[in-house]
Amino acid sequence: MLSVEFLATVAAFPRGIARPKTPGSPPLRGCGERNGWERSRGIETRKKRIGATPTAMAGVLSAKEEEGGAVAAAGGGGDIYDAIVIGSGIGGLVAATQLAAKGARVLVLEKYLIPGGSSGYYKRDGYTFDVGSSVMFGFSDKGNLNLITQALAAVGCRMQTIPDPTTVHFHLPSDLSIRVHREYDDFAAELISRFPHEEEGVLGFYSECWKIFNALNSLELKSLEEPIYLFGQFFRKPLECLTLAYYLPQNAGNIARKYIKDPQLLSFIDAECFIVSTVNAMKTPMINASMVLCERHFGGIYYPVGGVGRIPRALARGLVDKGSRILYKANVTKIMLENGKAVGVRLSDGREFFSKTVISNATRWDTFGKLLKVDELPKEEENFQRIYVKSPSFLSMHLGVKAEVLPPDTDCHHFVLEDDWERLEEPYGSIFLSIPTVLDPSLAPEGHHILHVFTTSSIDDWKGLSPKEYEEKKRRISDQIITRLENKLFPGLKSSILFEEVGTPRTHRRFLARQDGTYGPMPRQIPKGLLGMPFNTTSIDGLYCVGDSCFPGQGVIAVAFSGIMCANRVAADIGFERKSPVMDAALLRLLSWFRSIA
Ligand SMILES: NC(=O)c1ccc[n+]([C@@H]2O[C@H](COP(=O)([O-])OP(=O)(O)OC[C@H]3O[C@@H](n4cnc5c(N)ncnc54)[C@H](O)[C@@H]3O)[C@@H](O)[C@H]2O)c1
Ligand SMILES: CC(C)=CCC/C(C)=C/C=C/C(C)=C/C=C/C(C)=C/C=C/C=C(C)/C=C/C=C(C)/C=C/C=C(\C)CCC=C(C)C
Repeated sequence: MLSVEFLATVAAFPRGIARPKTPGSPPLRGCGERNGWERSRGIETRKKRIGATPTAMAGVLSAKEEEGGAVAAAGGGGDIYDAIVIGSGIGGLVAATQLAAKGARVLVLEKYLIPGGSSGYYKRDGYTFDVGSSVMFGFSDKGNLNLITQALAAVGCRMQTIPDPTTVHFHLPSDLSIRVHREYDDFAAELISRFPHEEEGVLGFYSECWKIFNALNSLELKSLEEPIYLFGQFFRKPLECLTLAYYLPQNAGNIARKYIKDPQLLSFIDAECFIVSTVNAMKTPMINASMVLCERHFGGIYYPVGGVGRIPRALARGLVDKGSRILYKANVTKIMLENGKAVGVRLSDGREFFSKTVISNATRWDTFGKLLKVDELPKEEENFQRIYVKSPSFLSMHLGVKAEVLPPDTDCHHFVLEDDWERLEEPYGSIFLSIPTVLDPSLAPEGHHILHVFTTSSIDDWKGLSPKEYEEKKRRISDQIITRLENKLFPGLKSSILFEEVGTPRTHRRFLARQDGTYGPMPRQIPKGLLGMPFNTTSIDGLYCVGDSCFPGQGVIAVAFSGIMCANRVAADIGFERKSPVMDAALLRLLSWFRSIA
């Protein structure tokens, strides 16, 4: 068994790169993670590269080497595992590590070369880029909702983090500028100063969010599909559970309208929700909105030193340290059934692995559309697809820029929608921007910053193009977005860019193995809150889903919760936790009925 331990800080500061100046949590013991290994995501590059040496390959840990360690830890192939997890996104890794921590033998199969999926990273020319967004919830030491801290701790890991003083700086129509400060009172005061006539409305809406958040934060979080846990929580915290049950079918937009009348302020609430769910407040479940709008102040947002990609790497090493196994370049093409029960998987190279349970971290569309060969889509999945569609993907631009282009005290995260609220949800309408080097300068060569710019975009927009047309379109759209940022935030931005890579929905589809590059489900119409969202069990015996197409939806902390729920249900089913078959049957039927009326 591998038990390599060293300080996370050692790996966080590659050669010749400055240390973060911002004070963060004290250096703590990392998980048996070896020195950073680097692989390109193959996202297309244009423009000049900076003159630095290409990706330093010293200390690179090859997938082969990683695999070798993992195989040794698990004692070789040919075994029947307690669980096979398809995919090593945060959802899959949390499910896997939670099970491994309970003593289960788990095999994680990842198609790509490194763990993390959309929480992965790649390195180019001295820059470390986060593949997905860099706003990290769940890293605090407080309460019950610090799910990333808890997931890491379950396998003996802890990461060094840097607190983010501003979750996001909104730049909105009519020059409305609002900073979401770390302290709730500062944020509320700023919002009220912009809408003094809506003081009561602002306080009323956010107080209702806090009521839900406090109820959530008081519970021990496990599987809502596991009756012994669920009834235990009802017994211990009846008021809090009833509060959550009451809000389960509700959306943030309706509740905001109880308190707020000003259309611009309601549009601001839409923008707050759009960040969480890529839809407006009317379509955003109130529980999810409350979780995000309050946890950012209660626990706070932290950035992991060395980049978001260190989280999955730490979890993957923790998994191996617990005696389980992870294989890379392992593309699952089939979930095998025997008498209607999932018993294992087959890879594209013909290898087969067997297990008591199979957990899919691929999206539900991929799981039931590609990996499972059944004549008819199960009713539950039909119901899911009736209520939800695939959310759009993103056009993302990773830029390396000269540091002087950013004004002093620039915030780390920005959301830009210049003139027209109507464009909030349109493709390329709103711009997300993260500058993680504001918090952790070690991610870029000295004197440079990383800008990660992304905006919603649909795969349909990128279909049927010749390679030349594809390149031209990327260049045209990225130029437009850079011009918008130059006009709104950073004059001179264009000429300060030294490095640029642009990814499209096609890039996301290819490298994340997500159908149409989607970032999860989005309700077709106004949903009944979270009621229609499937949990982890499926109608196939022994097959579970985890990740953003399961309750509670998109977001790293959301998929971490889905992983915790999934592991709890699987552990009960394979005998690592108590279970009551009679209560199980009754609860699962009840939950299925709830979903059917959603
Ligand atoms: N700050 C943020 O909020 C932030 C940042 C990054 C990501 N995210 C969120 O993370 C969520 C996604 O997390 P997730 O855990 O659901 O999934 P994921 O897409 O991140 O990971 C899925 C993994 O499964 C692998 N995979 C898929 N099909 C496979 C197959 N057939 N065989 C082997 N491997 C396969 C993929 O390669 C990928 O690594 C997104 O909704 C996004 O919102 C959020
Ligand atoms: C069962 C029955 C019937 C009843 C019962 C009752 C109860 C008890 C209930 C309970 C419930 C619960 C527990 C729930 C839970 C929930 C949760 C946890 C949730 C969570 C969520 C989360 C989320 C959604 C998150 C998200 C996030 C995100 C998405 C983020 C993102 C971010 C970004 C994108 C950033 C931006 C950027 C810039 C601006 C640059």
